[in-house]
Amino acid sequence: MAKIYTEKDADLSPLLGKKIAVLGYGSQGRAWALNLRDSGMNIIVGLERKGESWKRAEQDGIFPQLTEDAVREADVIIFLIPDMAQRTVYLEKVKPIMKSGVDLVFAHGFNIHYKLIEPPLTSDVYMIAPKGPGPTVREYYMRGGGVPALVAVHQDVSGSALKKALAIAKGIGATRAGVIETTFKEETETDLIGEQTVLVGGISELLRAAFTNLVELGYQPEVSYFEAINEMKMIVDLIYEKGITGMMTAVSDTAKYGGLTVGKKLIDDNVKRKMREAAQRVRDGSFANEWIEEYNKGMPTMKSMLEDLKNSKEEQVGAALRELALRGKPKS
Ligand SMILES: NC(=O)c1ccc[n+]([C@@H]2O[C@H](COP(=O)([O-])OP(=O)(O)OC[C@H]3O[C@@H](n4cnc5c(N)ncnc54)[C@H](O)[C@@H]3O)[C@@H](O)[C@H]2O)c1
Ligand SMILES: CC(C)(O)[C@@H](O)C(=O)O
Ligand SMILES: [Mg+2]
Ligand SMILES: [Mg+2]
Repeated sequence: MAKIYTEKDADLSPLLGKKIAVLGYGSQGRAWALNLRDSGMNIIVGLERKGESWKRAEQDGIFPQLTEDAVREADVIIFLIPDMAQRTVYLEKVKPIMKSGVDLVFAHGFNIHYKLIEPPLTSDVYMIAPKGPGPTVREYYMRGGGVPALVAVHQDVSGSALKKALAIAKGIGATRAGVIETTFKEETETDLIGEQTVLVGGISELLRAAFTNLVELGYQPEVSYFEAINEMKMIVDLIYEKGITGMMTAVSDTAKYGGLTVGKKLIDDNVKRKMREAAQRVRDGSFANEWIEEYNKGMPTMKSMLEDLKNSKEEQVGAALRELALRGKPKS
């Protein structure tokens, strides 16, 4: 049974009074900075330049500093900039400037697991990896809840790395939802496999294929969008609240029978074999190497695929329907 920590297991005190530098003010950076601040922790935000993130932080009442200035003062440094940017920032703006014995903290294990960052042996190195998108980390915290997370310790010089990781987990609201102890290896591999095969990759392409199938059969695109894409939120909300069996109780017997039998035919051994291949490429480092190479070329494949997605029929129909769909959305 996994070790799961909740509110009663965590305490802010190991980090109270410590200067915590949050590097980055994007998806997770904004959520962590605001949640940690609202939990009473002493945070500073470090950014590369006075761009969009800088403005956004100021609008939130946070006065950022340049990365090197934030790093100079920090007892704890949290990397909340894109995975591919972390190595350069670490080598150029963190390592030469940071105090000896500073804690290095991550929200995902990529750079440590694939050895892009090799931290000094004098630092505690630990991770709190939220199992949800950054804006949701902020939204759930504001509502009194939290997004669950994983914690892992890579180096424990002080002997209290886990306690400090749990303090941050509590500060961002994760212990309200449950925090599971893991390793950098397990977090990195499961996170990448999950986002590729289901959360980001699998689900998007399943929805798009279902939409295209309906449109090609001659059904109205708007009807196809509601059926294949828009309703997914309501089905996933039911799964989130009540499990897959609970969701089944909310749909008709006709949907249950058709879904159970046809679903198995669609997600067959061939799909499972391809999921296993994707997992293997994460586990043997081929995906990491491919992504590093793509990033170093300026991300041409990712940019062109995002452009194709943006221009797709389903996205255009969705945008046109969004206003209408939002009108039906509950206010809170
Ligand atoms: N996005 C998520 O919901 C999510 C969930 C779990 C874990 N994580 C992890 O959290 C970390 C941060 O991811 P994110 O998606 O929040 O990042 P992001 O893409 O939202 O980060 C944007 C921030 O990084 C800064 N930035 C962008 N490029 C930079 C560069 N080259 N050098 C320095 N700063 C740069 C931007 O100014 C901005 O403040 C990653 O390790 C990621 O794997 C993200
Ligand atoms: C939000 C996700 C997909 O779970 C995260 O892992 C990410 O990389 O953004
Ligand atoms: Mg991820
Ligand atoms: Mg994830």
